[in-house]
Amino acid sequence: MEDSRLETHTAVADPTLELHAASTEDIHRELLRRLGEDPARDGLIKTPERITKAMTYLTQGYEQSATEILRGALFDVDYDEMVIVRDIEFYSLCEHHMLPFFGKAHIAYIPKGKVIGLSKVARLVDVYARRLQVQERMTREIADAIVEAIHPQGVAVILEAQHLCMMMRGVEKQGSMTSTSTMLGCFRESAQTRNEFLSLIRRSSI
Ligand SMILES: Nc1nc2c(ncn2[C@@H]2O[C@H](COP(=O)(O)OP(=O)(O)OP(=O)(O)O)[C@@H](O)[C@H]2O)c(=O)[nH]1
Ligand SMILES: [Zn+2]
Repeated sequence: MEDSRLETHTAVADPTLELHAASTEDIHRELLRRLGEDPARDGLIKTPERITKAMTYLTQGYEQSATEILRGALFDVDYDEMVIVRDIEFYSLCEHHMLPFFGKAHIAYIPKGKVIGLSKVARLVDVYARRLQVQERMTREIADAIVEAIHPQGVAVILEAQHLCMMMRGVEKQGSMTSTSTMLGCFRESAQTRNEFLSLIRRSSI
């Protein structure tokens, strides 16, 4: 059945001018109206403000710089074995539907003189998760940021996620899990290094 609630109601000569004049809360209030709700009813009065706050939080990555976050915690350490931080949970929004996709990131690198503060590896995931994303790009961006920061011998990033746009709408598949990976340097060149990483992240616990 066709649902026309969110179709454009009035033709505006220059919609961007009109939107600039409105506050973000006004836009959310109008959205509620077009969905068929009464934005003035008790439970919804503060909702436009809440949506603004929630969306600002969920997209805070646009205000953050991976370079700056990593710069604060790079250490010269004589260690050239694999460093793995696995099971880093993340929540992102798909850029097609602005619905959440969420899951875990597993990150490894082999240093070449410098290591990264461990918490910063997790923060790096959030810098890119807290934006409108596709999983493949987010995977690549995390790997590239590590290369840029410490020029290691190699970097591997695997993201495993469930997409609500495939679960609660659209194709409605509840069990599917999407895995994406970026392998750079020695992880790309050496099957043995790659396999070591894969077997270490598959171990269920320490
Ligand atoms: N590759 C990739 N695709 C994604 C990601 N997130 C969402 N998508 C897909 O983006 C596609 C958008 O396809 P469209 O046909 O334009 O959108 P749609 O009509 O809403 O598609 P359905 O979800 O099949 O109903 C869908 O296949 C989504 O599953 C992602 O992170 N990576
Ligand atoms: Zn989507």
